[in-house]
Amino acid sequence: MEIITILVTVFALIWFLCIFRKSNKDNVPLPPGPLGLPIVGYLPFLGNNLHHEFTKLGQIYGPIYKLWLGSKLCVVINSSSLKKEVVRDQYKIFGNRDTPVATLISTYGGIDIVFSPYGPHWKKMRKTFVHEILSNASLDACYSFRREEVKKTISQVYNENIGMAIDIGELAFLIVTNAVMSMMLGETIQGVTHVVGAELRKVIAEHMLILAKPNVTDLFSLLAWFDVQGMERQAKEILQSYDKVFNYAIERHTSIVVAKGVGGNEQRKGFLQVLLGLRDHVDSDSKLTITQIKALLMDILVGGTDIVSNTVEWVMAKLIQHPKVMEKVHEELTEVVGLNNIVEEFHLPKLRNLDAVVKETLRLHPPFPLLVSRCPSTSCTVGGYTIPKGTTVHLNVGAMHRDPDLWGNPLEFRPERFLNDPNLFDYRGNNLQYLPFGSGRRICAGIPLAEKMLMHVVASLLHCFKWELPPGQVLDFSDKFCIVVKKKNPLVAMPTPRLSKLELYE
Ligand code: HEM
Repeated sequence: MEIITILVTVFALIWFLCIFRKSNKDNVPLPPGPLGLPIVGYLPFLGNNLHHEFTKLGQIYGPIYKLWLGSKLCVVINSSSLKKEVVRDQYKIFGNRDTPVATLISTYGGIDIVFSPYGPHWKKMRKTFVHEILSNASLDACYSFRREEVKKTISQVYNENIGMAIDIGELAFLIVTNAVMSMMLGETIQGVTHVVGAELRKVIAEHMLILAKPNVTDLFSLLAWFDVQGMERQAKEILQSYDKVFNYAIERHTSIVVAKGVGGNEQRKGFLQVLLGLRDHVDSDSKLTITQIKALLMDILVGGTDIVSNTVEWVMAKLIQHPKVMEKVHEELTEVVGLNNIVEEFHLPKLRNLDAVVKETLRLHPPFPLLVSRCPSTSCTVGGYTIPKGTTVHLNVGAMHRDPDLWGNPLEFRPERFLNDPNLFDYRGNNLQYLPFGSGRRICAGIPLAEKMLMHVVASLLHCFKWELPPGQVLDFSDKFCIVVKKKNPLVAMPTPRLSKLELYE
C-alpha cells in the first residue's frame, strides 16, 4: 500500500513539474483551465458529449482554456477573434490535424484530405478533389444521377409509405448514399437497398465513433504500443468494409469500360472514372495511386452521406417543430417550383426562405461543433498564451453559434436572421461568427456538393409531401457527439402527398 502511495506521489510531482516547466517556457503561460487529477488529468470528469462539456468549461475559464487528458494537452478556443488567429493569421502552423492512431488506420494511413498534414500531399489531394471532382462542370455533368435518386426515393415513399411513420434520417441517408454511389460509379445503380444501405450506415456510424472516442493509446504515451481498448482492431475492420465497397466499385467500373470500350459513356462520367484516369496520368504531380484514389472516395462517401443526411434530419425536425415556418417554405416552393412540377437544382437559388432555414439549422446544430481538431506544427502564441507544438486544438464553433454577444435570442430558431442580407452569412467561412463548414485553408472541401444535395433533398421532401409527427410522438432535440453531432433519437414523421399530378410521383 505504502509503495503505491509513494509511486502516485512521485508521478503526481513529475506531472505537476511537467506542467509548470511547459507553462513557464519563454515566460508565456499556458491558458487557464481545470487542473484535473495527476496522471489522468481531466479525463475522468469528461462525459461523452464533448461539445456540451467544452461549452460549459468555457463559461468558467473564458475564451481560451486548456485541459489535460492523460499526457495530452488540449486547448479549446471559443472566441471568434482567437479563431481568426488560428485559421487565418497562423494558418500554416495550425494547418495540421491531430490524428489519433485508430483514425490513421481507418483512413489508409491518414492520406485522405481530412487527415493529411498540411503540405504537398494534402495540396495535391485537395486540388484534385476540388478541380477534378467537385468543379461546377463535373457536378453539372452528374446532376442526372442526383436527380434520379431523389425521384426514385420520392416515388418509393409515395408508393409504400403514405400515412406511415418513416425514419427521416434513414430515408435521407438512402437518397444521398444512392446519389453518391451513382456519381461515383457513373451509372444509375440498381439501388443501394435498405439492407446494403443499413449495412453501410452501420459502418459509417462505427467509423464516426472510432473518430470521436478517446483512446488511451493516444492519451498516455507509455501505452502507445498497446491496443488496450481494441480500437485499432476495430479500425482495421472498418477499413476492410470500406475497401470491399471501393473494390466492388473499381471492378464494376473496369468491367463497364471493357464492355463499352475505353471512356465508357463520356456523357455521364462518374467520379471514379475521373480518378482512375489520374492513375495513369503522365504528370507525376497529378498522378494518383490506387490507395490515394480510395482515400478520396472515402472522403466523398463519408462527407456526402452521413453528414448530409444527418443535417436533413435536423432541418426536418426544426420545420416540424415550427409549422408556421414550414408553411412559409411550402408557399415558396409552390410559387417557385409549382405543384405541377418537381424540384430541379436550378430552382434552388430562388428558395431563399428554405436557404435561411438550412442556415439557421446549421447555426443551432452544426454537424461539427468543434470542427476537426487542429495541431500546431510548432509552439506558438494565441491570445497571449502559449500553445505548445503537438497540442490538440478544438475550435468551439457550436458555442460561438449560440453566443448571446453575437446573436440575438441565440437559442431560438429564427431563420429570418439570415434573410436580410444572405451574403453576410454564407458557407465560405469569411464571417467568423458563423462557421458550420469551418474556415481558412482547411475549410470543408465538399461545400459545393453538400449545398446542392442538402437543399435538393430537403426541398424535394417538402415540396412533394406534408410531414407531421405520428400520433403520440413528441419532438426531441437531444443530441450525441460522435465527431458529427447527431440526433440522439431518430426523427420519425408521416408524409401526405402535396403535388397536383400523380404522375410526378412515378
Ligand atoms: C452538411 C454538410 C457538411 C458539413 C456541415 C461539413 C463540414 C465540415 C467541416 C466543419 C470540416 C472541417 C473544417 C475545418 O477544420 O475548418 C469539413 C472538412 C471536410 N469536408 Fe465537409 N462538411 C459537409 C459535407 C461534406 C461533403 C458532402 C464532402 C465531400 C463530398 C465533404 C468533404 C470534406 C473534406 C474532404 C474535408 C477536409 C478538408 C481539409 O482538411 O482540407 N464535406 N467539413
